[in-house]
Amino acid sequence: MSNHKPVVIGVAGGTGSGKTSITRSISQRFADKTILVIEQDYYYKDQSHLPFEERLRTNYDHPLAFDNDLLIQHVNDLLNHKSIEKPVYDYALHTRSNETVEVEPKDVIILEGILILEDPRLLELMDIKVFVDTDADVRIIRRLLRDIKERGRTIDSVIDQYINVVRPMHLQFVEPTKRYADIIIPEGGQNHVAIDIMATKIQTILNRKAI
Ligand SMILES: Nc1ncnc2c1ncn2[C@@H]1O[C@H](COP(=O)(O)OP(=O)(O)O)[C@@H](O)[C@H]1O
Ligand SMILES: Nc1ccn([C@@H]2O[C@H](COP(=O)(O)O)[C@@H](O)[C@H]2O)c(=O)n1
Repeated sequence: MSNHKPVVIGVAGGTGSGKTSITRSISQRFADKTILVIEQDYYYKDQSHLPFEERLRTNYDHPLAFDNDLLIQHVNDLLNHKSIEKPVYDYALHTRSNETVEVEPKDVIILEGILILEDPRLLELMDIKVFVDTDADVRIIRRLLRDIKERGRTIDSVIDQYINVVRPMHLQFVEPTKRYADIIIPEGGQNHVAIDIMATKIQTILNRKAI
């Protein structure tokens, strides 16, 4: 990577809005060593000391569920060209794994998560803030399919969690962060125009830094 300070981009949006898909599409436009993606989900507070039944009762859509202190420490380390030990998260067990992954700094750091624009300390570190804005009906359908296929959930558990926790928390904490976004992207994953615009903007910043 170059000697310049990395560019930090925040990508927020409700569950199932397409944050991961859009971030992946942007990253794929660049060489492997250019973009580092940090998922806020991997920074859920460690719950390995709690019994599984108790972990099921955690509110994973509240700002206090995240260990943002650690996330901020890691972003600052990366900005200072230091490697980090990124946590690994297990959605089926509802806690961090014992393992971590050593991650080296790259020129562009994308921070992605439902509440990534909620903490003013994180906003301060970002050069570009994005909110992926997808209708709630589309988001719940996507989440239902994904959580059953990839996160070890049942139809009943996803619906119950959505109605009782995810939806109210989205309205209270996620949706209001849209006001901090520089760019609002409708529909996420397949919005090729928005992906092109983001990739062009990132390339422009990288070119400027290379001079
Ligand atoms: N435009 C799209 N059309 C159809 N499915 C999509 C689209 N965007 C995302 N998905 C799917 O919806 C689910 C949630 O998308 P994801 O990118 O993981 O959203 P988020 O990270 O915001 O929760 C994933 O299974 C993904 O493959
Ligand atoms: N143990 C967990 C941890 C998180 N969640 C849910 O994940 C959602 C955020 O991830 P997205 O990829 O959908 O943005 C969030 O809404 C949490 O409810 C979970 O169910 N279990």
